[in-house]
Amino acid sequence: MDSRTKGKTVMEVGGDGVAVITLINPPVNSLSFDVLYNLKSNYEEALSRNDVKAIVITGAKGKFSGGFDISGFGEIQKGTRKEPKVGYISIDIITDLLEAARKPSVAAIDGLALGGGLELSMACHARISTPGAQLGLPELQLGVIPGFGGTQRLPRLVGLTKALEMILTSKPVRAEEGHSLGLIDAVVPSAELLTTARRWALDIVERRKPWISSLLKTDKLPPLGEAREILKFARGQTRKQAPNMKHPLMCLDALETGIVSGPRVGLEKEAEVGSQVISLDTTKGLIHVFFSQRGTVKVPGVTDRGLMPRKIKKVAIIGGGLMGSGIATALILSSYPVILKEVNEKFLEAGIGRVKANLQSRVRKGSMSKEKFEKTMSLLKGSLDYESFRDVDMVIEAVIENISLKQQIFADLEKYCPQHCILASNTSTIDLNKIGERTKSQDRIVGAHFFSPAHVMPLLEIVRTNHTSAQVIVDLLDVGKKIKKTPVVVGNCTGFAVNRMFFPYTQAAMFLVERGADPYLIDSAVSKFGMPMGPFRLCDLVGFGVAIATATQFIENFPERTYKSMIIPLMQEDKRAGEATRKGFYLYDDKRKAKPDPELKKYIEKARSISGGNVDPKLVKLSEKEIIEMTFFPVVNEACRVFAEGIAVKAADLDIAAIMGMGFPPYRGGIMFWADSIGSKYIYSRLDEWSKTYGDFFKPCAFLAERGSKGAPLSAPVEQARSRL
Ligand SMILES: CCCCCCCCCCC[C@H](O)CC(=O)SCCNC(=O)CCNC(=O)[C@H](O)C(C)(C)COP(=O)(O)OP(=O)(O)OC[C@H]1O[C@@H](n2cnc3c(N)ncnc32)[C@H](O)[C@@H]1OP(=O)(O)O
Repeated sequence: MDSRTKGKTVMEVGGDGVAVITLINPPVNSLSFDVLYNLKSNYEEALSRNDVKAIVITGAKGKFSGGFDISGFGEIQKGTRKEPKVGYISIDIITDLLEAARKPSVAAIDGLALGGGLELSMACHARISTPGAQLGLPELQLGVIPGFGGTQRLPRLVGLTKALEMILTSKPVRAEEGHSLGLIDAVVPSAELLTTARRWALDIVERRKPWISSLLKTDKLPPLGEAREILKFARGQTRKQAPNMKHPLMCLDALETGIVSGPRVGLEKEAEVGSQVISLDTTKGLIHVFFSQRGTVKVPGVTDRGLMPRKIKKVAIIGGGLMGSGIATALILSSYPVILKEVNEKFLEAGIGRVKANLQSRVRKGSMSKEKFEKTMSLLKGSLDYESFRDVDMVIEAVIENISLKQQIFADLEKYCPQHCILASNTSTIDLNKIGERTKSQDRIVGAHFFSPAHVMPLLEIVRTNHTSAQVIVDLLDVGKKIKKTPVVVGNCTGFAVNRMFFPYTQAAMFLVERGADPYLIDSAVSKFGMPMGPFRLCDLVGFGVAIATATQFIENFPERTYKSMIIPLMQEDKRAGEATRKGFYLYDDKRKAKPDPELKKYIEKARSISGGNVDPKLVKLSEKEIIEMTFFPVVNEACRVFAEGIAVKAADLDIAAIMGMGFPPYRGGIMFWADSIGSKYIYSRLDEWSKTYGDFFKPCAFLAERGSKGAPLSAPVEQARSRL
């Protein structure tokens, strides 16, 4: 491949008169502009050659195509790539040159056909696939809409309702389902894919198989009135499920236009909407998240050293509580044999019971068979001592947040585990150097911070100290991948990255209510912003015991910027500990539905009298925008500290940590991306003003002050961070 071009196609004409065009753009044969323009040239040549009767399109190395090259959107957004004329690719090339050609085309699909890949195949006159291939239009999750005719051809091939389901959920279907839906014409083994596709193409030429243009099909479309009703319902659902996003509704407009005014007008609408969505802020955020998520496994100085992950054959977990049992579940689900250690029979039984319950819930939901349940459970063994730890490759300690207990455990582990064994702690706040103080194994001590419930939540915070070896990090990154987690590698400090960002968020909320803001309005504003729930509802869910334990660590380590509120301790004294006790900031009914509690005022007033703060009339009447700024700018401030200290190597890692660890809305691109979309100057000036009025909790850190005073982006690399990690 020419080093200046991004991907290509090659065309080979066989003696049978079939031109096979192969998409080549590793690793997923994405459709870059180079690939698309090459494809156009190949088609023009194939159509003009007398020795070509039909065309087969396929992808190199077992993958048809992962869709349009997503980096192309970034180039258009940044203005580094000139946009082609609206509709040039979808109408001029894919529809008028390919689908309307005098020679038929057949798509030979192996592995995957996603987004533009599936759209290209739908413009062909038949599709042959291998078993298990994934077929889908996942564009909405990137903030764009299916271009290349996807909004028009999919409903015509599989029906409107199924097309809406596939497009709105972004979930792919397997080839077998695609076959029963009419999306795929035949499913054949990989070895027969090309021969079948060639024969099929020639059969179309000979009229032994139908010559079908998907765009002209109408048999799967419902009558107009019914179609309008279906689309109206879809719009209602979309408004509810994605209230802050425009592009899903714009996509529905393109679908409806095609059904009401015909596919040609639909294609034009799709192209027009497709070019508009590229510049939406939500689209920029989602595309940033796509690449940032994949970038977390690239750790400078670690993953660029040619180290190969060692094989982890057996893992031990200490502590069968909520976290330990969740981690054990995640591991056995990915076929790791696990030993679960507890201090007595009763706790051990309870821990194993939790793992069992986690798996049984899958069986109940139909996502796991009974046989698979038995097989998975057989990977778990219980233990009350360390004897069985002699051949484990990794231990994950998941006991309560008590430093001396953890220190004792790590000293014991050093005695019983083999020399190569990785010694990981699931602590969420405690400094790992303290945990390993009584060992000589600092190079193999690492943090493996899971989020509850550990078998469900996607983030794994991998914490390294200055002594943790690169090999250990590479090993843990590999385990993370195998158990389907997104890892973020961070440096060692109290709270690491996620909890350090979380803390000012809840603290800001406590500060605001003590000064007169309504907690329920804060929760409502934060939910509208896109968080799964507000800070008070979250405290109830997590439980006040955990909230107080975390706060204690922060007060000890960062006293200068901690707002000490007594609201939670006062409620705790009254045996209100959150959702588990049915009383916290909210009251909970039998179905755990939350409702505001008029008694809450009493605790707030008492806390206010202890802290000595007064009700501030300005804070009583905060707008939603001001609530968001006052709760999230302190988070940005802390994220800046974490970045400047080198705890996170890339700002994008903090974006992913905020999205996956805190529930920050992905379409806002993550905490640092969002901050830069607002501008460092503004954030700095607001925090600076609040710190003068309300104290050091809001004081901008030196990094934010420096960048904010110049209006420089907060996510630009930090030199110092690179050298530290
Ligand atoms: C006037 C207006 C002009 C406009 C002109 C432009 C017109 C545009 C029309 C758009 C037409 C089309 O409808 C739009 C699309 O097709 S958008 C893309 C749709 N496809 C997807 O969303 C798929 C995204 N990818 C994935 O889901 C997965 O990557 C996967 C393909 C299932 C593979 O998963 P896995 O094996 O786990 O591997 P990774 O996710 O780690 O990916 C490996 C590397 O490949 C890169 N990648 C993947 N897909 C793409 C892609 N589509 N484009 C670019 N790069 C892609 C990924 O980043 C990884 O790279 P690194 O190894 O470097 O990290």
